[in-house]
Amino acid sequence: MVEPSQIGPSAQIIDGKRIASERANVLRKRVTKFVAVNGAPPALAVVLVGSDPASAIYVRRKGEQCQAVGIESIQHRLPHDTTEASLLYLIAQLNRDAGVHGMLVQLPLPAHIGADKVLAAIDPDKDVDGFHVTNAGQLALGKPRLAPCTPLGCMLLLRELGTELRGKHAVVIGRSTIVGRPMAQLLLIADCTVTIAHRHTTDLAALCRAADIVVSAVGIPALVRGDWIRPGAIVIDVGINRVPDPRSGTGATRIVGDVAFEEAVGHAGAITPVPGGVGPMTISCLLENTLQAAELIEGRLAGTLG
Ligand SMILES: NC(=O)C1=CN([C@@H]2O[C@H](COP(=O)(O)OP(=O)(O)OC[C@H]3O[C@@H](n4cnc5c(N)ncnc54)[C@H](OP(=O)(O)O)[C@@H]3O)[C@@H](O)[C@H]2O)C=CC1
Ligand SMILES: Nc1nc(=O)c2c([nH]1)NC[C@@H]1CN(c3ccc(C(=O)N[C@@H](CCC(=O)O)C(=O)O)cc3)C=[N+]21
Repeated sequence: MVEPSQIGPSAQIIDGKRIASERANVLRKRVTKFVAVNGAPPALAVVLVGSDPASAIYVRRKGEQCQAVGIESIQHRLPHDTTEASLLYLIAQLNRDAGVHGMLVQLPLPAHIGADKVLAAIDPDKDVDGFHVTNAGQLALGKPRLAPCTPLGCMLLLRELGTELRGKHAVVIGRSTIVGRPMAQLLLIADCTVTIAHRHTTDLAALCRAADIVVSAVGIPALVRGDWIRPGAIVIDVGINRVPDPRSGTGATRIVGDVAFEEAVGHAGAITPVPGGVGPMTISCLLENTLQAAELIEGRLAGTLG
C-alpha cells in the first residue's frame, strides 16, 4: 500500500493548542487592565443542567481556562430534573446581576427543557455563546456583535495561516445554528464564496473536491476522505467523535474528528488535528467574548454614571 506521505507533500498541521495558549497570554494582560480600570474582574456564569459526562468535562475546562487568564468563573450545576421555569428564573437573576458579564447554558439540555426558550431568555449583551436570536441576526446581517465561539475560533485559525480568504471557495459541511450556519456567515463576511452542505446534499465528495477550504462540522468519524481534498486545500475539522481506541485493547476510547486525518494529511496544504485544533480555540474565543461583553457593559455603566 502507498502511504499518503508518499503520494504527496504532507500538510502543515495547524496547532490550535499553541495558538490558544499564545492568545491566553495576550488576554491575561487585557484582563489585568480591565481589573485596574473597573476594580473587579470580568465574570462568566456557566450553567450546567444534568450530569452528562462530556458536558461536565467541558464546563470544568472552561472554569480552569477562565482562572488561567484572571476571569472569574461562576458555575451553576443544576439537577437533571430541573424545571424549565426554574432555569428561566436563574437566567433572569443572572441577567440582573451587575457582577455577571457573560453567561452560557451548556448544551444539550435535557429533553423536557426547551432550548430555544432558554437561549431567548439570555440578555443578548451577556450572550457570550452568540446563540441569541439578536446576535444570530446581527451576524446574518453581516454586522456581528457576539458571534459563536467555535466558528470564531475557526476563523482565527484561517487568519493564522496568513492566506488570502477573499474569493476562495469554502465548503461548510453541517448547518447547525451553533457551528455550520454561523461558520458560513463568517466566511461570507471574509468574502469567501460559500457552499453549505448537509444531510440531503448530493455528491458531497465532488463538492469538497472543488473547495479551497473545507470546514466539517457533522459528528461522523472519517466522513471526509483524503481524496475529497484538493491538493493544497485547507481543512478545518470541527467534529469531536469518541471512538474505541484499537491501540488500547482495554475498551478505552479516543477522540477523532470528521476527517480521515491520515489520508487527508497527504492531500491538504494545511489541516487541523483533533484533538488540539478547533477545540482549544473554542474556549479561547469564549474567554475573549466574555472580556468583550464585560468591556461593553462596564463602558456603558461608566458612560451613564460619568
Ligand atoms: N471543536 C469544537 O469546539 C466543537 C465541536 N463540535 C462538534 O462538531 C460536530 C457538529 O456539531 P453540531 O453542529 O452541534 O452538530 P449537529 O448534530 O447539530 O449538526 C450536524 C450537521 O451535520 C449534518 N449532517 C449529518 N449527516 C451528514 C452527512 N452524512 N453529510 C453531510 N452533512 C451531514 C446535519 O445535517 P441536517 O441539518 O440536514 O440534519 C447537521 O446540519 C459534532 O461532532 C460536535 O461534537 C461542536 C461544537 C464545538
Ligand atoms: N452552550 C454551549 N456552548 C458551547 O460552546 C458548547 C456547548 N454548549 N456544548 C458542547 C459543545 C462542544 N464544545 C467544545 C468545546 C471545547 C472542546 C475542546 O476543548 N476540545 C479539545 C479537547 C478534546 C477532549 O479531549 O475532550 C480538543 O479538541 O483538543 C470541544 C468541544 C463546546 N460546545
